Amino acid sequence: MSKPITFVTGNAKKLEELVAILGPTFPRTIVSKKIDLPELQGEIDEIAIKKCKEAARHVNGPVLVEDTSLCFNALEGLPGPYIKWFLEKLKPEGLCRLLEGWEDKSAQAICTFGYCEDADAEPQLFKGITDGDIVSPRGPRAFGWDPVFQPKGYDKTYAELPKAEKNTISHRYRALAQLQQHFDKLDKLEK
Ligand SMILES: O=P(O)(O)OP(=O)(O)OP(=O)(O)OC[C@H]1O[C@@H](n2cnc3c(O)ncnc32)[C@H](O)[C@@H]1O
Ligand SMILES: [Mg+2]
Repeated sequence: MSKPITFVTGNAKKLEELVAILGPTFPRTIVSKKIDLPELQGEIDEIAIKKCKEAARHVNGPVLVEDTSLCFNALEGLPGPYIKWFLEKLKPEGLCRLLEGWEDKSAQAICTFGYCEDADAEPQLFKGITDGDIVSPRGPRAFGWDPVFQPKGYDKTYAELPKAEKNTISHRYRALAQLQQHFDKLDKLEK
């Protein structure tokens, strides 16, 4: 029997989506631990690796973390991993206004999970990207920048889409599909 995996996050919405997306068939037990890990700087992968190592120092056993970026193509990928602070200060309206002078409103939502077996192991990354456009805020303000992100091919923002639909196209869904594949493979090998 494998040890449970501890998902370390300070964000209850991320946890809620992870549970809904993975469903009951995921081959490992996932428990959660609320820790506000440091908001690190650097490139996306580097942040996820450091965040995972930091989380592993708090947990005895396998650990999972996730870092989310919102990258505006006109701004060479910014705010990227710093979206949390941009959102906090500018609110959804301000995020949309950032692109006022630009014709290109396209953006990528990027979710990077980091997993490591213990504090000595090198973290493995699982990434998911969803392309979309930054629009004037529409829909409920329940989760972060959902009201300004309209996925490509949709006329609704993440916030306007039913939760179950967001969870079949989102950056988080795509990253978790990679994670799921990895653990399904391990599970088969162990049997
Ligand atoms: O403890 P952690 O897991 O780091 O949780 P966090 O809230 O600090 O999250 P991040 O550091 O990854 O920063 C990402 C920001 O983007 C927001 N966010 C993450 N996923 C989102 C999603 O699917 N839709 C909308 N906003 C999202 C989140 O609320 C943060 O403001
Ligand atoms: Mg964070």
